[in-house]
Amino acid sequence: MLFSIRRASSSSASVVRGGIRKMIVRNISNGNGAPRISVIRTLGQLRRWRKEARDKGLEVGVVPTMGALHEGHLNLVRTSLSRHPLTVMTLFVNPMQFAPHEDLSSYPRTFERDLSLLQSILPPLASPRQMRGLGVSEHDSFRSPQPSSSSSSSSKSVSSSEGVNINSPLIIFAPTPDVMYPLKGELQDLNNHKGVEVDVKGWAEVMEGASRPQFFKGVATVCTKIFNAVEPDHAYFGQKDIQQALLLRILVKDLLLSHPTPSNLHILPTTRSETGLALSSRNAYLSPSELYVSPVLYRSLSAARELYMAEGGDITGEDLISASTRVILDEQERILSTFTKESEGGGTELQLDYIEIFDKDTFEPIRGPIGDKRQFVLAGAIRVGKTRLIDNLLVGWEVD
Ligand SMILES: Nc1ncnc2c1ncn2[C@@H]1O[C@H](COP(=O)(O)OP(=O)(O)OP(=O)(O)O)[C@@H](O)[C@H]1O
Ligand SMILES: CC(C)(CO)[C@@H](O)C(=O)[O-]
Ligand code: BAL
Repeated sequence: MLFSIRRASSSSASVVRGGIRKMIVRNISNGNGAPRISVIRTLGQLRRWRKEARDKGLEVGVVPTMGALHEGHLNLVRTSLSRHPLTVMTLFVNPMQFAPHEDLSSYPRTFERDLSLLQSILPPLASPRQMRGLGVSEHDSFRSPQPSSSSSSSSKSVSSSEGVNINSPLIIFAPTPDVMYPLKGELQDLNNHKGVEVDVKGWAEVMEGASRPQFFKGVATVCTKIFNAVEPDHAYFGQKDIQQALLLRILVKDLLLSHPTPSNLHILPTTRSETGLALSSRNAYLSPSELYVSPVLYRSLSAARELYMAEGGDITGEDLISASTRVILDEQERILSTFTKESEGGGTELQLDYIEIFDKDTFEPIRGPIGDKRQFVLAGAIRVGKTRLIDNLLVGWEVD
C-alpha cells in the first residue's frame, strides 16, 4: 500500500497519488480517538475504496437515503451493519425526483446531525482478532499523502488529510449533484433535461407515479447511478416507500444488474412512532396540530386490513378502499367540528390523495372479490396541511 493511516478525531483526505485533488474524505471519530465513519464526496475515492473492499473479499451493503435521518433509516443501517462488514449510506437529495413545483429547496438537510446519529449507533471497534477475521489488518487502510494547504474551500470543515479507513464499517457517500449528474444539465424540468433517464414503464405511472409523474424516473435514474457507483452486494430499502422498493427490484431484474441482484435488494419493515405514524423525513414539516392528525392514514389502512381479515376473500377491493376512505372522511369531519382546538388537530386541512389496493408483483389494482390467497398491498397518500404523507400495509406476504 502506498498510503498510511493517521488517527485523528476529525480529518480528511485531499490528495491522491500524483497530485492534489479536491478535498474528498472526512473521517469522523466515535469519541475514543479512532476514525470510524468516513465521508466520501467523489466518485474516484468511492471507487478506490470499493476496489479495496473487493480485493479483501469484504461484502458491501448500501443504504440509499436523502438524509434528515430518523429511526427508520437507522434501522436500515443497523441491519446492513449486522450482516456485512462494510456499509455505504448514501446521503443525496436527488433533484431529479422533485418536480419543479415540489419541495427540493425546503427538503430538510441536517448533515452534521445525521453524522452524529450514525456515529452513535456504530458498534464498538472490532478487536484486532475480529478484524483479521474479516480479512482486514489493523494497519490496512486507504492512505493519502500529507495534508495540503491548498485544499478546496468547499470542504472547510475538514481539517487535515486522511484516507478512507477500510476498518470503518460505515462509509457515507454524500456527493454533489455534479458528481451524480456529470452532464450538469437541467435536472428538475424533465422536458428540458438532456442525458440519461431510467424509466420503469408499467410500474412507474400508478399510485405514487400518478400523483408525482416524474418521481420514479428520478428515483430509478439515481438508484441506477448509485448501484453503478457503489456496486453493492446488498441494498436496503424501507417498506414505507413500498412502490419504490418493489419497482427497484423490477429495475435490477430488467437491467440484468448483478450489484445488487433482485434477491439481494432487501426491503425492511416500516418503523413507526407510538401513534402508528410512519417515520418520514418530511414529518419535520408537521405542526403539532398536524402531527396529532397524521396517524389517520395508518388507521385507515388498518381498518381495511382488519375488514379483510374478518370477512375473508369474498370481500372486494372496492369494499376495502371504501372502508379505508371512510376513516379519513370521518377524521375530516371530526377536525371541522373541533376546528379551534389545536391540541386535537383543529384547523388542520386533511386531504385524501389516494387509497389503493394492488398486486405486489404487477401493481395491478385489485377489484372485485379478492380471494383468500392474494398477496397484495394496501397503500395510501394524504396531505396534512401542505405535507404529503404516504403509508402502506401488506396482506398475505411480508417484506424480507
Ligand atoms: N419509517 C421508515 N421505516 C423504514 N424505512 C424507511 C422509513 N422512512 C424511510 N425509510 C426508507 O429510508 C430510505 C431513504 O428514505 P428517505 O431518505 O426518502 O427518507 P424518508 O423518511 O422516506 O423521506 P421522505 O419524507 O422524503 O419520504 C428509503 O428506502 C425509505 O423507504
Ligand atoms: C431511494 C432514494 C434515496 C433515491 O433518491 C429516495 O427516493 C429515498 O430516500 O427514498
Ligand atoms: N422517500 C421518498 C423520497 C421522496 O419522496 O422524494
